[in-house]
Amino acid sequence: MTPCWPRRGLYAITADETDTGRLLARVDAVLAAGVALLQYRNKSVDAATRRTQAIALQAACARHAVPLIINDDWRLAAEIDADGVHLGEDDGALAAARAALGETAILGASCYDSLALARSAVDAGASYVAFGAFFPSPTKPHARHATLDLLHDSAALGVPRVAIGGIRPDNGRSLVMAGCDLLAVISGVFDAADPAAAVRDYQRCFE
Ligand SMILES: Cc1ncc(COP(=O)(O)OP(=O)(O)O)c(N)n1
Ligand SMILES: Cc1ncsc1CCOP(=O)(O)O
Ligand SMILES: [Mg+2]
Repeated sequence: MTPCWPRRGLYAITADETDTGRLLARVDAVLAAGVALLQYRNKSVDAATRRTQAIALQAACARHAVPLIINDDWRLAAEIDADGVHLGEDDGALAAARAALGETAILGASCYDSLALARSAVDAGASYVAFGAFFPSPTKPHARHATLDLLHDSAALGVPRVAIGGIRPDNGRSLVMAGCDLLAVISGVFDAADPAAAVRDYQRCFE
């Protein structure tokens, strides 16, 4: 059963990590500090390790009642009965994911810098849409760039809007003020010396 998810707050996304013990320890600290959603994203390991790590994170998320979203792979999400999946333009159709995961699953869609993509994603059943990158991203330096105007212009979409890309505690508030509901962050949380303290810093963007 998908836990009810807060439509506002920090959306933590895991950094590439081969050491499952280290990944779990850091995720546990992040979950305890309080995030709205956790996405498992790992481009650096093989499919078997991804499955093992996803299952381990699922147990941790369940303990903290935080929904677990799987990046890229709706088949893995369906296989382990995760709470949802996040799909980009090369990750398959939202409709196929919805059919496999069911009505209550959380389906996220990357919409980059495009309001048209966001409208199509909502029509196809997306639970939230994500725009970005808003700032230069150390994790994805060549990501497409989105501007604050997009947040102003997308207010009537009817689903939560996520901002991603180079978000720091000192620039996140500008995105929230422009209308975004969730701040999605990788390096600012998972590359921090103290990920729980970093989560608390981001939470101030919503005050
Ligand atoms: C919340 C959120 N927003 C955007 C993305 C990026 O998805 P995608 O464009 O498929 O790129 P990769 O993450 O697969 O490199 C995301 N994962 N999460
Ligand atoms: C996956 C993704 N899509 C656009 S930017 C980005 C990476 C975000 O990571 P960071 O928070 O480290 O900039
Ligand atoms: Mg993807």
